[in-house]
Formats: sequence, C-alpha cells, structure tokens
Amino acid sequence: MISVAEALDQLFALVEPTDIETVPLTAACGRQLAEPLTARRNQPPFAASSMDGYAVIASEVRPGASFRVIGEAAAGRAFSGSVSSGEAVRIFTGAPVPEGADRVVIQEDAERDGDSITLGHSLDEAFYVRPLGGDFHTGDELSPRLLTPSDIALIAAMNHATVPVRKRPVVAILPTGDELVQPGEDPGPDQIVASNSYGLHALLARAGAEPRLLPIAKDTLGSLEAALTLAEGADLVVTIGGASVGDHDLVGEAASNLGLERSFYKIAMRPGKPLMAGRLSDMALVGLPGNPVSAMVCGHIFILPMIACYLGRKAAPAPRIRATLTAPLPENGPREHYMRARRDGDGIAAFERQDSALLTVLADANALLVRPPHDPARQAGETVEYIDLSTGG
Ligand SMILES: Nc1nc2c(c(=O)[nH]1)N[C@H]1C(S)=C(S)[C@@H](COP(=O)(O)OP(=O)(O)OC[C@H]3O[C@@H](n4cnc5c(N)ncnc54)[C@H](O)[C@@H]3O)O[C@H]1N2
Ligand code: MOO
Repeated sequence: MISVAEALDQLFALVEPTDIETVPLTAACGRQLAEPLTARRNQPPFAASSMDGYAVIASEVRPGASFRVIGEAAAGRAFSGSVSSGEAVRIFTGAPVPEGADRVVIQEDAERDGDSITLGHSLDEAFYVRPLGGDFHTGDELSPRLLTPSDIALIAAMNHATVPVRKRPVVAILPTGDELVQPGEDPGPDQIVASNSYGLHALLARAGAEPRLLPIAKDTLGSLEAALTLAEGADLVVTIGGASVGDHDLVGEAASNLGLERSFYKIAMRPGKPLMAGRLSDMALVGLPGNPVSAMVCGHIFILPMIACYLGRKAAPAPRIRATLTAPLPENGPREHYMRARRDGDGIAAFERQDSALLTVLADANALLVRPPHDPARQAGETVEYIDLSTGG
C-alpha cells in the first residue's frame, strides 16, 4: 500500500490542464480565470462625489460661510467649468468633482436660497470625494482564481465583456453495483439507493468541473465495460464501488480489459483503502471505494486537488488547518485516518461513530480530522490538523 501523498503525486501525473476558452461575463461565475486579467481603466476614472450636495474649495468651508452656485454636475454629466473662491457647484452622487473643488458639503449641511448657499453651524467633516483610481488603476491585475460573483462585478468594472477561462474538465461518474437504484425509484428489499454518485456530482460541480452521471453499471464485466465505454471523451472517469476483493468487485478487471495502465491500487488510508487509479486511453481513471463516506472523503482528498490541476492551479493536497482538540482521541492504526469531525471556533472533536457507511455523520461534519499512521492517543488541549469540508473548491 502506498501513502496518501504518494497516491496524490501519481494522480497529478495523470492530469493535463484543460484548454482555455473565452466566455461572456454572464457565463463566467464559478469558472477558473485562466490568465491574469488587466484593468483597462482607472476606477473611478475621475475624482467622484460620494454624496449629493455642493462641490466647493475645502479651505473655504466653515460654519455660516456662503457660496454662489455656478452650475450643476450629475453622474454622466460633468460640469465643464472650474470652481473659484466663493463658488459652489450643485453636485450629485457619482458625478465628477469639478476642477478647483476638492470637497463636497452634503446638502443637509447647506441652506439654498436662489443662486446661493449658506452652510449650517455644525458641519459633517468628511470630504465625500472618491479619488481617481481609488478602487483600481489601469493595469492592475486580477490573478487566476475560481470566479465569484464579486469577481464578476470587478471584471465588468475593469471593462471586460468576455473572460478567458479554463474549460471545465469533464468528469464521468460511474456508480456500480447490482444493489443500486436511483433516488426516487422503488428499491427492492435487498437494494439501496445510489447516494455518493450524487454527492460527488455536487462536489465536482461546485469545484468548477463538468460532472456527467453515467447510468448504474451491474456487477458484470460486460456491463462495466459497456459503461466505461460510455465515459469516452471525458477528461476523468470516476468509478464508485467494486474496488475491493469480493467476488463481485470487478471494476479493476473490466478497466484492465479495456487497456487500463494502472498507476496504483490500495493506499494506507482510512476510509479509502481500495482506491485505484490509472490511465484509460485519453482519460485518467480513479476507482473509488463504494462505501458512501469513503467515496466522498476520497472526493475531497483526491478528486478535488485533481480538478484544481485540470483548471491550471498548482498541484497541491487539500490545505490543512490547525485546531485544538476538545475531546480525546484513541491511538490510530497503520493507515492515515480522515475522521469525520466538527470544528467550532478554535476547537475540534471527532464524532464517536466513524463507520464509512454513515452519511448522517458526514452531513453533520464540517471537517476531516487527519491522524497520521500510528498517531498515539491524544488528549483534549492538544493541537491537531484538519481539512475544511465547507469550502471544497
Ligand atoms: N475482505 C475484505 N473486505 C473488504 C475490504 C478488505 O480489505 N477485505 N475492504 C473494505 C473496505 S475498506 C471498503 S471501503 C469496501 C470497499 O468496497 P468496494 O469498493 O468493492 O465497494 P462495494 O462492495 O461495491 O460497496 C461497498 C458498500 O457501498 C455501497 N455502495 C456502493 N456504491 C454505492 C453508491 N453509489 N451509493 C451508495 N452506496 C454505495 C454498497 O452497497 C456497499 O454497501 O470493501 C470492504 N470490504
Ligand atoms: O477504506 Mo474503507 O473506505 O475503510 O471503508
């Protein structure tokens, strides 16, 4: 059995970043920006008023001072003249502050009478001028990242209508097992509902991949080989189940019959021991164990870092964070253990029940507490490492 770190290295070796494509802004959220994007203008492109009021010379502002109003500036309609001593320009939020003026007195602080204003006795001290380029300057860069709604607003303001993004890696998900039916169907007494295929679909979609759920394959070589053929054209095929040593665990054999060049089989990890990987024609193949939690944990530990690589990001394991144990842990065995855990504030505690079939426990967990092989028993108060389950992308 190889270690988790060795397995990850071999998985990364199977990945080539996807091509770059250009998409409109409205289709760019959740996509991986492929190259640094440069601002095409300053924002704001001029010194702008942040309030409705009067633009004046700051050094002339004092309680009771009067000014002559010589014009108006609104958003999209600048005042073309300049402000001299004793003068004011009526100004609205977002308008360019006219030449000569360097402060906006809010209208609540001024009394208007025809063409003149008189300031009140207690004045707001703020200047209410947003400086030119106060948000960003021409040439400022947005670095490659998975784009959020906030990024989209920023890219639009930088004056880009389209965005270069990585193509979503296509991931075929192949659930296998005679016992499985689809959610919503009517399972027989010895059947169960396929679950982790849907969990993985969600995990992959959130991470910027394009998951494609294949029909459930039966535990026969014929059915498995036919289903694997359906995956053709994908960047990655992820099989679920049939990976262990039982008589009906045939995924490895079916993939070998189709020409799988195996990278490894079995890792020193819990859950996830019977993980398998290799290259199948132009695709990478990862065979996940069928236990619902094992498949999902392997999704976080192996598949998400692979997706990041497909998207052109650095090959790196899931980031680990430190927290303080709030409950003791027993000694760990020979496999690296990813315990379902709950982190609250700085503290973390593993759930009592760690069976890899318990989806309720996984749904309650927001962290995987990582135990190195042969880690001794730990007491409350000790520092441990965990992987955050809530981000995943
Ligand atoms: N004698 C041994 N038995 C087992 C070993 C071992 O080393 N020696 N390893 C155990 C470990 S660890 C795991 S993990 C499982 C992995 O088994 P498989 O990958 O072959 O998975 P299956 O047997 O097909 O299924 C296991 C379990 O998961 C359920 N399942 C499968 N697919 C799904 C799905 N898409 N959604 C929900 N549930 C699924 C399946 O019904 C089984 O209950 O092997 C141990 N055995
Ligand atoms: O590896 Mo199995 O995944 O321990 O349940």
